[in-house]
Amino acid sequence: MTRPLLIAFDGPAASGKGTLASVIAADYGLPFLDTGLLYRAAGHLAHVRHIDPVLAATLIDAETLADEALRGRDAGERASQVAAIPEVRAALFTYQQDFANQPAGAVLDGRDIGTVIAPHATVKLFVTAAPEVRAHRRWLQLVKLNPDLSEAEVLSDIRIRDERDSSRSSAPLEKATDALLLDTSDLGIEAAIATARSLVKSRL
Ligand SMILES: Nc1ncnc2c1ncn2[C@@H]1O[C@H](COP(=O)(O)OP(=O)(O)OP(=O)(O)O)[C@@H](O)[C@H]1O
Ligand SMILES: Nc1ccn([C@@H]2O[C@H](COP(=O)(O)O)[C@@H](O)[C@H]2O)c(=O)n1
Repeated sequence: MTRPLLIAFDGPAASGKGTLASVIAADYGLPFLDTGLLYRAAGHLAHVRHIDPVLAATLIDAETLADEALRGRDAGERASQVAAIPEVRAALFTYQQDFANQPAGAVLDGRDIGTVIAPHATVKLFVTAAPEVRAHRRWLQLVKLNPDLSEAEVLSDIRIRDERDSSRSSAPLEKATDALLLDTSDLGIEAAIATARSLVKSRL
């Protein structure tokens, strides 16, 4: 019997992995999970309810995940802080693994999908881009909500988050040895999608 198609996208903030993952999910008719949203929700809930982040991770539901505040700059920073706590990762593990292993197959994007959540994935892509390029993309998104935000501030956030995500002891951001590398620094969205499509095809 053939195994369900499972595709893992990992990479640093604003590299474009979510954009690519959602397109590939639509191409193959697969359910898609943005796992970063879970960490954003845990960090945000812990902050607004003044509760332990581990408890917050157990309280995430559809309503929490729909909160627009999760898209903001503070939510990204808080997510990265709580994501370094092994007990928070453990609290979110089963939900992600169940999503990955559903009979319909799945696409997930995050930091540890190819290494920890779905090391058995059919295809793994590690999507990256230069920090300055990622900062520009993220700034274009965030400046709509906060016109005073400078690109330099976003670049500083990105560098701090990269360092924290890559150096934590539990499930750090790293390329799985069998992941295909996709650097989108010099690729517009359409070119990045075309490259992702051909990389996925090459592994099927
Ligand atoms: N190749 C690209 N060229 C230009 N802009 C891009 C490209 N890929 C994505 N973007 C834009 O950059 C922004 C960030 O992309 P996206 O949300 O896919 O990144 P991400 O890696 O999933 O980020 P995060 O980890 O923070 O969720 C979006 O506004 C998206 O439209
Ligand atoms: N699988 C994952 C996904 C995310 N994180 C942490 O959450 C932060 C926010 O993620 P975004 O993808 O929404 O930017 C990120 O910086 C990571 O710290 C994670 O650890 N594992």
